[in-house]
Amino acid sequence: MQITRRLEFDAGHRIPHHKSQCRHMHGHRYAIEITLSGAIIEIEGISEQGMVMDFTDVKNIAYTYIAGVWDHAFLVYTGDTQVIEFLKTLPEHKTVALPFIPTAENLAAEAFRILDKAYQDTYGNNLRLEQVRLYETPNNWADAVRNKI
Ligand SMILES: Nc1nc2c(c(=O)[nH]1)N=C([C@H](O)[C@H](O)COP(=O)(O)OP(=O)(O)OP(=O)(O)O)CN2
Ligand SMILES: [Zn+2]
Repeated sequence: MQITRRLEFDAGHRIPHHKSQCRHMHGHRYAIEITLSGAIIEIEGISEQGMVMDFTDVKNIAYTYIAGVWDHAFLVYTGDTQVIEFLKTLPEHKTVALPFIPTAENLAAEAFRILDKAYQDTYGNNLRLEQVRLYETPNNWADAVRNKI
């Protein structure tokens, strides 16, 4: 069985060497969809009976590790020194410096790496992260799929 939870967050970024307008600093309403697989929990009388994982718990983990960290941040490549230096001049600015260019593909892969460690198989139902889908816009998204990143 697979389940998917979607969260949304706002963040700024730029693609420093982009051939067109994405080299400018701009923002997106990102969405992240987390897909987990596992057996349906059959333990009688527990809150999670009948679920793969409680959607609320899926959300809370994704928020703690990704959506809350990236929300209202500027996501910047550590090699983008001009923007890094500029952001340092802004007091208490929420900046997330990343060792890769913040494309949808790289952000999806990074979210998968982080979340793969965060979701634990608490009930022995073989709970496992299968996919992270990262929407940069409603029309553009990247899928980080287990064993295909
Ligand atoms: N493979 C990728 N291509 C592009 C990425 C990316 O992450 N991966 N990112 C961008 C830009 O960040 C840009 O913000 C997206 O621009 P655009 O394609 O113009 O997206 P829109 O949805 O706004 O375009 P519409 O034509 O208005 O739908 C570029 N490429
Ligand atoms: Zn963009």
